[in-house]
Amino acid sequence: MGSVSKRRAIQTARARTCSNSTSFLLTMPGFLDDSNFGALSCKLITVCPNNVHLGKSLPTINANITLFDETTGILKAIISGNEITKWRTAAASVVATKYLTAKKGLRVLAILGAGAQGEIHAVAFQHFFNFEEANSKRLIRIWNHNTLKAEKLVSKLNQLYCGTVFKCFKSNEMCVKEADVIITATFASEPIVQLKWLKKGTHINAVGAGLTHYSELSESIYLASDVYIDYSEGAEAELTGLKELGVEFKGEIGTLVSGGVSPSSVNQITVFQSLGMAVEDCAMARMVYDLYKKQYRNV
Ligand SMILES: NC(=O)C1=CN([C@@H]2O[C@H](COP(=O)(O)OP(=O)(O)OC[C@H]3O[C@@H](n4cnc5c(N)ncnc54)[C@H](OP(=O)(O)O)[C@@H]3O)[C@@H](O)[C@H]2O)C=CC1
Ligand SMILES: O=C(O)C1=NCCCC1
Repeated sequence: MGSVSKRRAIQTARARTCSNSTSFLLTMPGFLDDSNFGALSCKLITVCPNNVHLGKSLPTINANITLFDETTGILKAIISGNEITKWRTAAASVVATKYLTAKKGLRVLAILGAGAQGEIHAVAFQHFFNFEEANSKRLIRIWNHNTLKAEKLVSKLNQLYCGTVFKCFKSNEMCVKEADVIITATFASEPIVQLKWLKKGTHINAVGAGLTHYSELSESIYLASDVYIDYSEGAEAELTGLKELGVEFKGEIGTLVSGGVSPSSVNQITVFQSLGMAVEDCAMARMVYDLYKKQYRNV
């Protein structure tokens, strides 16, 4: 994120190719200029929300990353990108939350969405933060529009992470009530969070992005919030609806991290509108490639 804001990373606005009314392919080229973490890569990722209805347990998001030699341009590897996409997206939300809640006490975390991103965010946030509701152990709330899916995820997480209690909520409104941090990670095309449900100073990581784009939060939330983004070029290209609404972006998270933008006041509602960055995939692909070489080829 810091490299992006210091312009040591190149990622042109990604291309979006629709294959039908709900599905699309994103082409995400990126170059990160760093001898330890840098790489030249292109992630190809399909987003097919209807896969859930095919009954074959197919992921809705499927990614592969092509990694190239920066000097010769020769293809070095094609790396499966599903796990990378999950982890790097949750990592970006962790960083945004760390910097946007630095002066706030965090008690209540609400996650809306119990799919791949909902799950990885729960895992990452229980690891990095200490959400603790009054008179309770560490607690993370989870809601999904299909409650059964949230119940299954909650039961799985409660078995895996005994230091935290995961609790299923049937109502999205009750789930976000009094929340200090909210994560939205769904394909909702209509808002699932309303401004009047939020308390002062709430921070929201808005992760979901369907074809009708960035629609999980009500317009009034965007208008009332300080909205941060991951990269300006992507935001200009993809968040046209928010721009037309009159939303001014406060800045990139990378700029906030390096002190180039002053943080919002504690009572201000903040939104990190996560688009996803090609260079995050680039850095992860390089790391995976280096580990593979070390472990299996001893180089
Ligand atoms: N910002 C970024 O970098 C990234 C963003 N994403 C976005 O994050 C979102 C989640 O992705 P992922 O977890 O991989 O996908 P999954 O298919 O694994 O999960 C999607 C979740 O959204 C729920 N959902 C589907 N339709 C609706 C609806 N109309 N209203 C409310 N909830 C709904 C699903 O519930 P059910 O299955 O019960 O219908 C499920 O819990 C997507 O929008 C995706 O595009 C993904 C990767 C990176
Ligand atoms: O950056 C990504 O990866 C994605 N962004 C939005 C849609 C799904 C994948």
